[in-house]
Amino acid sequence: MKLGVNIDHIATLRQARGTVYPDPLDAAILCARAGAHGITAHLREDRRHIQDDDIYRLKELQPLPLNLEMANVESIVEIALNVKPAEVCLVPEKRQELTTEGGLDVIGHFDAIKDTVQSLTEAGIEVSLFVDADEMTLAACKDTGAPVVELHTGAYCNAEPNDRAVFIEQLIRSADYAHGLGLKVNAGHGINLENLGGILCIPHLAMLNIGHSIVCRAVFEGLENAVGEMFGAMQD
Ligand SMILES: CC(=O)[C@@H](O)[C@H](O)COP(=O)(O)O
Ligand SMILES: NCC(=O)COP(=O)(O)O
Repeated sequence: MKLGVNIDHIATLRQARGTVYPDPLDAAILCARAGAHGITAHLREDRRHIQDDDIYRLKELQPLPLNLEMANVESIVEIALNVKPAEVCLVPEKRQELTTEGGLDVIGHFDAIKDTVQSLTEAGIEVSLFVDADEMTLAACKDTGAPVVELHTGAYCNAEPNDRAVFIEQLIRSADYAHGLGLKVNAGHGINLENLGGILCIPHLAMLNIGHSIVCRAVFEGLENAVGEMFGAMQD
């Protein structure tokens, strides 16, 4: 199983004071040195952390394959078509949210998502849909033509340890179902060293995208160590 590191919150530190440091690009280089397989960066409409320039520089420098997380909005789709990252992950966005709260409403926005999947795919970009663990939604993902889904693990990760069983069972069922549809299955959101054990019970996972907890550990241990620690724990 591969590890993708989400470097959004390196940029959160930078945006807190409007300085030029810490630079997400330096973080990406350190993640590459630590053995990560990819970089995820979420270009939100409100630009609260990752900026357009970060995306262009990450693509130009290419320390690792770039997974551009983004809402399905025209202005951001245009940037994606311009940058041509290795992967795009379509995520929902709400202005007032603290972080991504739920999965993409693929059924409710099917035609718009299918159109964007087609245009990004034609540009040579691998498209992933960030969705809740729900079989009807996963079937709709398949019908959009997207080859990848990323299961939203937030409900499991944010639950009290004693309440997690129902969520992990749902994730296991969904991963099995998505794999059966021929979809590549990733997972992410809220994963940390404490809750990783349950995530490792999910079958068919190609990649975990982990950011906030790694960046938090990096504050005390350094980013290379935090990435290496997480990747090591994923092998257990
Ligand atoms: C989609 C996902 O679960 C995370 O990458 C999320 O995008 C983090 O978003 P913020 O960086 O805005 O907290
Ligand atoms: N898509 C999940 C991701 O990129 C990282 O989410 P988090 O670990 O920052 O919650």
